[in-house]
Amino acid sequence: MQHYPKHYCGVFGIFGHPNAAQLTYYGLYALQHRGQESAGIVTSDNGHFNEYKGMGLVSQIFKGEALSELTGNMAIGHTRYSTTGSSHIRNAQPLTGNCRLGRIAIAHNGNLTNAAQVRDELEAQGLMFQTTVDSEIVLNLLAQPTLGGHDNNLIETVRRIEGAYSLCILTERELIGVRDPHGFRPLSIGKVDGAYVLASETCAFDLIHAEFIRDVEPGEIVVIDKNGLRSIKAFPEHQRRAFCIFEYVYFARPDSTIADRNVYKVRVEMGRELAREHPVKADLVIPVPDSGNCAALGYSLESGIPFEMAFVRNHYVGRSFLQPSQLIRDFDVRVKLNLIGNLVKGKRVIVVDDSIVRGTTSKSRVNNLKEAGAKEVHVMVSCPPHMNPCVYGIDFPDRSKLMAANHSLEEIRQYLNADSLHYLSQDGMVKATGLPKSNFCMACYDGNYPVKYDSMVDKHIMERRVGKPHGLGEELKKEELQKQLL
Ligand SMILES: O=P(O)(O)OC[C@H]1O[C@H](OP(=O)(O)OP(=O)(O)O)[C@H](O)[C@@H]1O
Ligand SMILES: NC(=O)CC[C@H](N)C(=O)O
Ligand code: SF4
Repeated sequence: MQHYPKHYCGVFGIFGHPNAAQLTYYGLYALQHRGQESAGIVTSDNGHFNEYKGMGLVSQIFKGEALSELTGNMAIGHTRYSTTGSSHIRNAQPLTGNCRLGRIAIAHNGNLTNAAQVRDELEAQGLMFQTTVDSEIVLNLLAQPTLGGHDNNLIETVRRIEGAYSLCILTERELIGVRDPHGFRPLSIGKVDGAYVLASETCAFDLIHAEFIRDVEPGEIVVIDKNGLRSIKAFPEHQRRAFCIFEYVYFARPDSTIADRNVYKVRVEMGRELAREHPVKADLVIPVPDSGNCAALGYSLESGIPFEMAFVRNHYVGRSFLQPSQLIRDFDVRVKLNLIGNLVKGKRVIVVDDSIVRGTTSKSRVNNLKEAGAKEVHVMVSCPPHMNPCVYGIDFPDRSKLMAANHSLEEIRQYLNADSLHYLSQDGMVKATGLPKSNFCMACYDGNYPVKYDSMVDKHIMERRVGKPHGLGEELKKEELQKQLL
């Protein structure tokens, strides 16, 4: 009964602002939905680095004096959900190092598919690693001597790594933004008070009153220093675009704009498509908050069936899938939403959620509705069935735990105890974005993986390789403790 997939991280960077740490703090606040395990900020004060990292939420970590000690007008920050390397303070980002270039810090969103292999190669050369995170290989690659100077160093580094990466890198004099050549993860450029800002999502710009300039292009490196911003094309040959379509479905905040498409509008359109593909006679459309809200609105607008917010959310529970423990996720599902029973009593109800992964949430919601006396419950899902795991930064369960990969539509309907069950089609999902299918990664739906990966590699590969599962051991101990508490 584990809840949703684990997810990716949020990255933020700012160059040339007197309140760099404070603005990074607010930026991370806006990106909290991308990772709730740990967070950190590193600033550069005339080449002197200051850093502060902790486990938990941004607001819990940066209390008291923590921010005021982060002096300097350049900063990067990170909110983490672990995908390679356990959830442990030693793996919290940004990661920092000293090398021939001086101090460097990096913040990474994504997952590197060749991390274990590159780490093997670097270790064979005698290099040491401090963490079990895939991202640390980027630090070590940047430190490698290369011919051809600074830009070449960056280019050679990104050409060695494969998979998904949106990076913010801080050196003593620069802020650098990098996006992998497929563009799996978002990364945007903004400006506030003349200072450049980088962020995973544009919602972070709104909070700090930064103006959106443009997205970092797939395969682009932007170097920001006292002379302004310059762009390096690290991959001259055109690579297949593979933006994660699941960002539009679930992950990004609805108030963000990615590739010129507002996420809210795309989700409403997904709901409209769902209504066109699967018209059902009913009295009410209700969302599973929060991720189902926009699609449910779209379904209601398209079908003309009234919309009601019958589930009320407890705001003190975050995104349930972001909890590292299975038991806590399960408990979160129960505590998170409460049904206003008399709204649905005797009614035919359409309940809309953005996705079903293991079915925990949907089953629990259908039960709530039936117990409250709903006459019929029709479950609508605003994306296609999840058939495959993700290796690009979303820790989806392996195939054996994905509901749709192991059961027919009818079996799932019966398991949920729903009167009918409908998913948005792959074409409908793409159509709702208004962008061509060739722009997207849809591997978890269609099995077409844009970058090859080793199916034997998993989140704890680095811990097993070093033989001392420092983080893993503690994660397991924590789960044990939670079991006793519940
Ligand atoms: O089939 P399952 O394994 O239960 O997973 C699917 C559910 O998990 C997510 O909600 P979550 O609570 O993580 O996020 P939200 O607060 O943004 O809705 C998602 O929106 C679905 O409701
Ligand atoms: N979710 C992410 O983007 C994680 C980044 C990196 N792979 C980590 O585990 O820290
Ligand atoms: S596999 Fe799915 S979740 Fe992973 S990057 Fe591709 S679309 Fe996104």
